[in-house]
Amino acid sequence: MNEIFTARGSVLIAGVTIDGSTVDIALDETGTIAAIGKDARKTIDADIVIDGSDRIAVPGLVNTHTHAAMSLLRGYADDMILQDWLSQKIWPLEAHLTGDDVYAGTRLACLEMIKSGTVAFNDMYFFMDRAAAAVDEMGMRATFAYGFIDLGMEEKREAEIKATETLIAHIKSLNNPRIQAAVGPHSVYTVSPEALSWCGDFAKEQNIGIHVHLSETEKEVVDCVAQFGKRPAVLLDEYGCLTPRTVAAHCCWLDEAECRLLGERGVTASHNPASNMKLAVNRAMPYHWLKQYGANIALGTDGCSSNNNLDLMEEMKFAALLQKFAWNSPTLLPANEALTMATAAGARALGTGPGTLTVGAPADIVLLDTRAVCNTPLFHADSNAVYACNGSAVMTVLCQGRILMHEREVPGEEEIVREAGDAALSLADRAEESS
Ligand SMILES: O=c1[nH]cnc2c1ncn2[C@@H]1O[C@H](CO)[C@@H](O)[C@H]1O
Ligand SMILES: [Zn+2]
Repeated sequence: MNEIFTARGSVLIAGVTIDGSTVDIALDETGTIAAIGKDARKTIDADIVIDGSDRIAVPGLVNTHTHAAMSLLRGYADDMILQDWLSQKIWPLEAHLTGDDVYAGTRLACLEMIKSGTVAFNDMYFFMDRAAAAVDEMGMRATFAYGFIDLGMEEKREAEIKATETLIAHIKSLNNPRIQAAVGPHSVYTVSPEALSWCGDFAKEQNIGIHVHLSETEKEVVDCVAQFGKRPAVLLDEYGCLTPRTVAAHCCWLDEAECRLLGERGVTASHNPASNMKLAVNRAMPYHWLKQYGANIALGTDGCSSNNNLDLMEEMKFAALLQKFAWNSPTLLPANEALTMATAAGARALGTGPGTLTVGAPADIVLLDTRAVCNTPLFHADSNAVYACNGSAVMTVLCQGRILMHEREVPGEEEIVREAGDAALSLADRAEESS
């Protein structure tokens, strides 16, 4: 293993390109950006020096909606409609999940995210204490929500409340600034109004965020209106689930008034274009309305069984293309806005800092290869990052100043891949035996 992974102290990224100019980035021992500029190297006596020549520095990417351990379900069931896919394939398999599976799957997901430039993610799943252990080891940041699903059953609601309380107490006890908790009501079609109300109250009481699926399909909206006489975003708002720390995933079928509501409440809309296209939800998130009304608009991959990878570099391109195509506007969602969604907007959503390369910001930094084919020629770095490159252009990744990948090497990669592959096969076997 390269000794750069075990070294500790201040870091100098020497002679790296930011916005077309060559600068140094100096990081202090706490993993904060201490100086950026032509002579930043003079401000510290660096313990670790990273050669920044042939590299562009961008802020670390933030994935605002995923189910990390679903990496184990990659390719398990494709090409189905959402309700069938969940009820016939995904949920029966998930019934056999163990904490060890989630640990192995989350490590695989972290590896994949690190290799494509992601430093932080918003996770909703089960056995989240084990997911948190995986993230702690891998050195990333994450916010964990237990996926609360009561299906209107009182007994189940009690169990889900317990599971949520237990997870949040556990995450708080870790006292790890990289690891946060959120309340995770799955959606308006899987969580009863009583439970939504509890989730809103509990998030407020605990002073934490909310992570929810919102208006993914037309059926969700139609059923919600039929059952409750109001649209999903209005229902969530009534139960206190729309806050400045709420991340609402998908938001495909929001109407204009709901977009205004999200803007007024300061909610983050997490756009997941690859998942939406794959599951053919048949409407793209109304980016223009959400932008007009001031919602925070970020980016997510969704889980690996509806994407089927966690490459946020690719997702930026999907977002820019889907928006243009769906709303018939080639000027909608330009490259620089896609990058902002994947960085600053994501960081704001999860509270992980400004998501920019600025003095005082956490040193969450990604170095892209300027010599890669996708960066040749290099007329506009943002354009290449969004439209030409994918995660394979990412060479080095730092999170809070710690080097998670260098020259595409991540410590322990082989073992992580082997263990996750074994866990996935064994999970599928167990599900097969019981069916
Ligand atoms: O696109 C999706 N829409 C709705 N539910 C999903 C999607 N992807 C994954 N899950 C499901 O959400 C729960 C997370 O706690 C899991 O059951 C997962 O399979
Ligand atoms: Zn999801």
